[in-house]
Amino acid sequence: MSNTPDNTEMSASLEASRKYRFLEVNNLAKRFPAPDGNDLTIFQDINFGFNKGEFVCIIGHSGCGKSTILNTLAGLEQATDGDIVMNGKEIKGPSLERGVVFQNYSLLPWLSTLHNVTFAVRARWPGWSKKQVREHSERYLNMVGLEHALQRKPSQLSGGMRQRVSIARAFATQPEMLLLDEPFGALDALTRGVIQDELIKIWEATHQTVFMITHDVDEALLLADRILLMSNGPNAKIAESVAVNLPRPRKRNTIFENRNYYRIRNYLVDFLVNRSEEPVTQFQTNGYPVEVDPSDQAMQPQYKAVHG
Ligand SMILES: Nc1ncnc2c1ncn2[C@@H]1O[C@H](COP(=O)(O)OP(=O)(O)OP(=O)(O)O)[C@@H](O)[C@H]1O
Repeated sequence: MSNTPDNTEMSASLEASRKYRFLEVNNLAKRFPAPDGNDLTIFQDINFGFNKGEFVCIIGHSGCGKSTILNTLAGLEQATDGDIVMNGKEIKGPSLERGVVFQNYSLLPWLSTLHNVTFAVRARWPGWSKKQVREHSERYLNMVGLEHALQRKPSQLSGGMRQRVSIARAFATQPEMLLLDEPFGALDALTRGVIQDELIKIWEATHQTVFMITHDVDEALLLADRILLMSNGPNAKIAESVAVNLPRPRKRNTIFENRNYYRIRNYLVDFLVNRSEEPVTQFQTNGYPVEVDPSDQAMQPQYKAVHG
């Protein structure tokens, strides 16, 4: 009998080497035509995954391709190479199983706060009664503190309130995965803090799987279980997957008291300032980015050995 594994054995061993079961991004690449007629590779060899219920943030410099990855996860863009598999099915287009919140709110301007949410809830569960749809929608709007503004149109809401409606709508439809593209990017720091707290509250109540783009290291530390670090483009890659081992519930005004907070924060800032331009070479044998835990003391010498 030959020692060479057959296809079934090979795919079984590949399957076993993969860690994530809910969603897997495999060898994703995106190229756009460049003005000189050649193709420009925005990112390539992108491999990562999510476990169900994880909150994952992605950080990287402007233009490395974060939104393009998020849009591909949403099914709004096609990758040039690679595939994304969620619950064993390849993502080929948009679906109600994946909800998206963009920076610019995307509300329907002619509908009230309540109807912007009921509209989506009705589409998700067409068999529900009017009363069911309304009660469900109001529950989520209450979670983001909008019970007093149900009848107002988007033009009568502040930027922060509009973003709360978008967040309530996205969570209310209970998609398998929520994709948040810098949802607080346009908000002032105070409003941003309040809505971050509301996002934590709504996530702790629902434990939905969330993938979020942010440029704000402190925001990522407050929200994420894991942070993906993306190297600079073109030819960007996911360089590392950083564990955020800070206990929950996390509060903005006390999180920094944890002794690991600054360890992880410094590690992230060091990546963005000093290391994001370095070529990414350290992939694990299964193709996933190296997983690091900056709060682990034992990791520090190893980190020094690698990065000097
Ligand atoms: N349709 C397109 N045609 C050509 N180039 C594009 C297109 N869409 C995006 N790009 C380029 O792809 C790169 C990645 O864009 P993307 O918006 O995904 O980056 P990003 O990391 O989300 O940036 P930011 O943090 O500034 O939002 C950019 O250089 C952008 O100019």
